[in-house]
Amino acid sequence: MVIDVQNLNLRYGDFHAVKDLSFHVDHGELYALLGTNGAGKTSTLEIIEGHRTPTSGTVTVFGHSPRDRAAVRPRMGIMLQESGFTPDLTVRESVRLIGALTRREDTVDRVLAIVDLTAKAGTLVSQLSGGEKRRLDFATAVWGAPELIFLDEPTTGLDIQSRDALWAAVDRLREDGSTIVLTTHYLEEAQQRANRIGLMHEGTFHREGTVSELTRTLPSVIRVTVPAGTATLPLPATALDADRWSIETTDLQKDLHYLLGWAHDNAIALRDIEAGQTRLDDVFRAIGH
Ligand SMILES: Nc1ncnc2c1ncn2[C@@H]1O[C@H](COP(=O)(O)OP(=O)(O)OP(=O)(O)O)[C@@H](O)[C@H]1O
Repeated sequence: MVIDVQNLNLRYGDFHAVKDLSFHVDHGELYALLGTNGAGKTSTLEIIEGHRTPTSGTVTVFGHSPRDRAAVRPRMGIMLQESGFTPDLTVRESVRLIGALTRREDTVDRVLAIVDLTAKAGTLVSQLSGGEKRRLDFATAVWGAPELIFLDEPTTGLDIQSRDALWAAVDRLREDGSTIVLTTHYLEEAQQRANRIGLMHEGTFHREGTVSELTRTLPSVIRVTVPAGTATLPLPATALDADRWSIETTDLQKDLHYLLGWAHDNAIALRDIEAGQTRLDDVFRAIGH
């Protein structure tokens, strides 16, 4: 086990931001901490990273307290939402500085190549684009291939090519054995890559488990657009707009077959048919209902 969190509580004055939270992250896992705004994700991560002291509860990282920086810090790489690099250093100088701080072995050229900033090595940080800055932030997670990597909304502001490149680099780190803790508001990224997800809401887990554990308790959904003037559908449906309907089903294959048969028999041309398992976005939408 790499991270173990037991009955974690954090209060900011009267406000109870993290409520009795328990979870663990195993070696080699990609664990995604997801949630609504203000759910307590950043607060939880700050405690695990050793930046904040909990009100109560225990947290261990590699079996040590996160406050034991000498034992823990050299083994972790943290990509924050805002790294705050000095604007008047060059990219090369910034990466060298990252390296000196981590105390891990690596070379500036290797890291620049992975984060795709070789061509910008001599550019001042203040002159980088938003996406380039984000890739420079990523260098902190790459330098020396740390055993434990925190990625806090890593792809925000990245174009699709940079996003793919970042995930390819993360995949290589995982092949080399790194454990990853991810936060993101891009649910598809989590759905595709996470081994397990902790879905936070108001300081505690709304749900926790694998993607299929999170989604299988909710019904599947069929969405169709019908020709204007179609009187009724043969299954209970909710109107999405004038001619578009959503049908929830616990037996997708049977109900889809029934719906298509009905359309055929009545010569009704259904359009934009979508049918599938519940996605993570639907689990999110169900929060609080
Ligand atoms: N220093 C602080 N003092 C008081 N309240 C705080 C402090 N930091 C965070 N909070 C509150 O604690 C709650 C949890 O904040 P946190 O940043 O951990 O949420 P989050 O899940 O990371 O949210 P988001 O997805 O919006 O980034 C929020 O309601 C926030 O307003």
